[in-house]
Amino acid sequence: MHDGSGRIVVQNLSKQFGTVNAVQNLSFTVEAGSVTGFLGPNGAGKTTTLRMLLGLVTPTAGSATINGRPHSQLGNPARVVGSVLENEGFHPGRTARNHLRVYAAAIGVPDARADEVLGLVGLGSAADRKAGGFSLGMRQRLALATALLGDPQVLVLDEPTNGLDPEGILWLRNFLRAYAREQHRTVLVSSHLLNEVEQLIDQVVIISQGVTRYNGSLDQLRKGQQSRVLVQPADSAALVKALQENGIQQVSPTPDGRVAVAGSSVQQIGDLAAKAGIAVYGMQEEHADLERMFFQLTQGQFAGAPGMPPQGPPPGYPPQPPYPQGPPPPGYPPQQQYPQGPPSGPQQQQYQQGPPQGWGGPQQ
Ligand SMILES: Nc1ncnc2c1ncn2[C@@H]1O[C@H](COP(=O)(O)OP(=O)(O)OP(=O)(O)O)[C@@H](O)[C@H]1O
Repeated sequence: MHDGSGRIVVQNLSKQFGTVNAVQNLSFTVEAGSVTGFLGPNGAGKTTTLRMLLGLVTPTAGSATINGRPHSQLGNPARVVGSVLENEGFHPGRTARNHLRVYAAAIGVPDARADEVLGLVGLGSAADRKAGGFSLGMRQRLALATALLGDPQVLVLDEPTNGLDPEGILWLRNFLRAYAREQHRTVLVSSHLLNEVEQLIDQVVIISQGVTRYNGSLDQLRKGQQSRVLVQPADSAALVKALQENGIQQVSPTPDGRVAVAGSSVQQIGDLAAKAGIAVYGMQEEHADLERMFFQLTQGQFAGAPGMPPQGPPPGYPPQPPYPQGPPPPGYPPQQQYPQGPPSGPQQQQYQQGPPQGWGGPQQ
């Protein structure tokens, strides 16, 4: 049987579709107890990886396991892993409750579970409505309810924030965090935009061109952000030379005639410029944001692709060092109840501009 850890292990995983290398020798581990973002630009191989993890695509090489087992050896997999993949359809004429009962019967859970999961995702009052009349957000909630039917230890969600309004994202964040942290379960969410899932996740695996670029905590990634100073000198070539002669190596001229310097303070640069007799007309300190880091880590995904803009690192930002994997998992605390339905209270108010849409709950 499986080991019950909730751990996802992807090891030397590759998938080739004809001449396309969708995933190349990808390795990473996801632990229980936190929400992990699985990030990479369009075409990076995220969906293909998730489909291999869920037993829907056969790897060309390597393995993807949950609880130490490939999907095909999980016994009743719906009890171990629930998933929401893109473009999952519902029978438009079937009510939410009936849709869930069909799936409940297929995985051997009692009918009553359909109403339980509808309550968990805040769709209790829409149980008798037909899925064909649901908003995008309600369909997302119904898909999540379907994934929760087997009370799985692991949740895998492909691009869950697609088309969501801020209120829906807030609801999803509270739900997934409680699910992962309070019940020590594993939640893996994919996205091609870091800022879309930044609020949801604690850990992050970043891939590009089918290869892992970063695997660790979001906090650690934030700490790795470097600031740089943009200097406007009278003679940029002379300044670059003077700085380099004084041991400052992360220096590069920018296309607009300035010099970008990383890893040095405004004062240090000013002193060295004065010593070298180079006039400086201005200096500006810039802090790299998380999104810029993401682009740096995933640069080159579309290098050479027709019609795509180049995605190099911003001038003056050094290449990233390799990052360590996250810490080992903590123990396996007792399970608690996770929140039922959308949050209420002042925290939610700031997001409410006009009538709720998307994940904001059933629309009557
Ligand atoms: N069934 C398939 N047959 C042929 N090529 C495929 C197939 N599935 C995926 N690919 C290719 O594999 C590469 C990775 O695709 P994948 O959908 O896994 O990327 P992704 O990171 O999920 O992208 P997105 O963010 O756009 O969803 C792409 O070049 C895609 O065209």
